[in-house]
Amino acid sequence: MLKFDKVTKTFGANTAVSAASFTVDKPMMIGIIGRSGAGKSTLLRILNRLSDATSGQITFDGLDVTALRGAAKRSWQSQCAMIFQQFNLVPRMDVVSNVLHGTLNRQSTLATMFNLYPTPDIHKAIDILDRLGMAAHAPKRAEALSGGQQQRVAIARALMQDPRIILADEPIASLDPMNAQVVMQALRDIHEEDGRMVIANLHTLDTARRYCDRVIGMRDGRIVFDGTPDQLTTGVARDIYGADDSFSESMTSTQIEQSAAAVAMMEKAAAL
Ligand SMILES: Nc1ncnc2c1ncn2[C@@H]1O[C@H](COP(=O)(O)OP(=O)(O)OP(=O)(O)O)[C@@H](O)[C@H]1O
Repeated sequence: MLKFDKVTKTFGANTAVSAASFTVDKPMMIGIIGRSGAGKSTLLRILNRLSDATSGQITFDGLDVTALRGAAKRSWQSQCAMIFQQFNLVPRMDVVSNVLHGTLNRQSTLATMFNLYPTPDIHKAIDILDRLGMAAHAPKRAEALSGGQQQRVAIARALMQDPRIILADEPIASLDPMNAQVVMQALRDIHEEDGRMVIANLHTLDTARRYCDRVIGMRDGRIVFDGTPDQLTTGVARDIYGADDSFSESMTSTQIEQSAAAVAMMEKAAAL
């Protein structure tokens, strides 16, 4: 399905991604972990074609992603939607318009300027927001929402494109543990219910273990681990992070307490 074949990206003398190879045979949820500067963001950006590989090839269902140009490249970018740590919403615009922005590549400039979206698209946007527990916020300005709510709007905007793959670059790095859990569960649900592939760069090991089917560990641009959460032992994690014996998983972890109170708060937040 998805194949990375010796993908390399250099910036001058610096190799951000070094001969990365892996294959994904079916839609799954993949976490990419590694210390800051390991090459995680660059890997996602090359897949989405926000950045061009220096060498190597990426294919998806036989399509040579690395060779796409013009309209074919734009079409791929909507098949491969990306969400970011900072949400990248238009703060003063209402939630539903932000979500409808996900259809930008299908709208004329004039229609976009005047927020003239087809009624079926508006219904679709509301349905997607509803699925993410956000329909009641549709008329509010994006800037009035909490970080976790904004990230769910960003996910809704990505879903408007009906993507095959969702790429999430540190999607929970700016969120408190409770909101982090809501957002990760939303991504997991999207994978399980829609069969979409989700690839997320994650700072915390416990999040990767808890939500992902497969974990890829990067160090200095190279893939140094590729396996299941069970195979990700503390020793392996220590290698990925280049840490010594004093390494403790809590260094990369924001353990989310699954207390009844936290779950109740989460459900309340989703209902608001
Ligand atoms: N546009 C760029 N120009 C020059 N160097 C870059 C550029 N983007 C990334 N790099 C370098 O490539 C390397 C990998 O960066 P990247 O952002 O992919 O790492 P990362 O694992 O995502 O880190 P973080 O967790 O801090 O986001 C780093 O050394 C970084 O400085």
